[in-house]
Amino acid sequence: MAEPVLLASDVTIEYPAHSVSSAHTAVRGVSLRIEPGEIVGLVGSSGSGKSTFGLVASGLAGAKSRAVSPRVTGGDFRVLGFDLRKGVRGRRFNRLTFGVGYLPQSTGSDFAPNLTVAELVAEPIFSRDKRYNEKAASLKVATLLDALLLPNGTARKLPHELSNGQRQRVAIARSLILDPVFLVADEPTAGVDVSIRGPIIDVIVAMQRERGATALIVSHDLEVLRRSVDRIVVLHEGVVVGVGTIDEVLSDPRHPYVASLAKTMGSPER
Ligand SMILES: Nc1ncnc2c1ncn2[C@@H]1O[C@H](COP(=O)(O)OP(=O)(O)OP(=O)(O)O)[C@@H](O)[C@H]1O
Repeated sequence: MAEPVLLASDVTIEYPAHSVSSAHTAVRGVSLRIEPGEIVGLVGSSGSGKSTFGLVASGLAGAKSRAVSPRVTGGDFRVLGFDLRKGVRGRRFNRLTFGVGYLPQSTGSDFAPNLTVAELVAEPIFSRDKRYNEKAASLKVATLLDALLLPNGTARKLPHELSNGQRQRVAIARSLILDPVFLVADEPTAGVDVSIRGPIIDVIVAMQRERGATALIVSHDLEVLRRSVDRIVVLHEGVVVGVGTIDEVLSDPRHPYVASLAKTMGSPER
């Protein structure tokens, strides 16, 4: 059997104490196995630990630019075979982050204001390989922007010339440009018009599936995940309260939070 892309066994994740805040445990006793090629949705209410889990799963939690990084303090957490509890540094860190694409929440608002969309999307390619063929990069960028339903001419625009939803789609393109083996997308359709949320998730999923790649899609909105994920994991106050296909989870609402989800979603599709 192939090695899982993500293997979490009884994982606890903590934010260390900082300035006036005491230490905070955001995720407790989470066990999860994601196989190659699986598309998994991570669902839960605000503050349930979804973003924390996603950030740690991306391997970027310890990256220097973050003031307060969540840390794996219990259990065993491996992504692409790398031991995240022990920490991944140097060349191994580069290998891990080459394999994992990470789309943080509301990332479109942090773009460098003076770079065009084409430059922003291609940046991850050139920051790894300065001599990468420019034509090939432009073609890749154009294909992605088109797939994400962005209008012609978007590539030449600056971020401030786009709507929030368009910027978010540019961020999605950027997270996919290196063909990640494992994509962690945190609320990828935040700010995107309701009418195209489903299609945008479909594009992300189709791109990963085409390559037999894997994804963990964080969303508080089960409806947008409904048609495209293989399984969901439901978090509530840092604990897993449901796991399985959407129908399996909703038809067995033992936990009150899952019961409330089932209510808002209506009866499972058969
Ligand atoms: N930098 C931080 N320092 C301390 N605690 C934090 C920090 N960031 C998040 N938390 C806490 O960790 C818990 C989980 O937060 P997290 O952002 O992972 O939840 P979430 O499910 O993604 O919520 P949302 O849907 O609102 O983004 C919350 O109680 C939150 O207050």
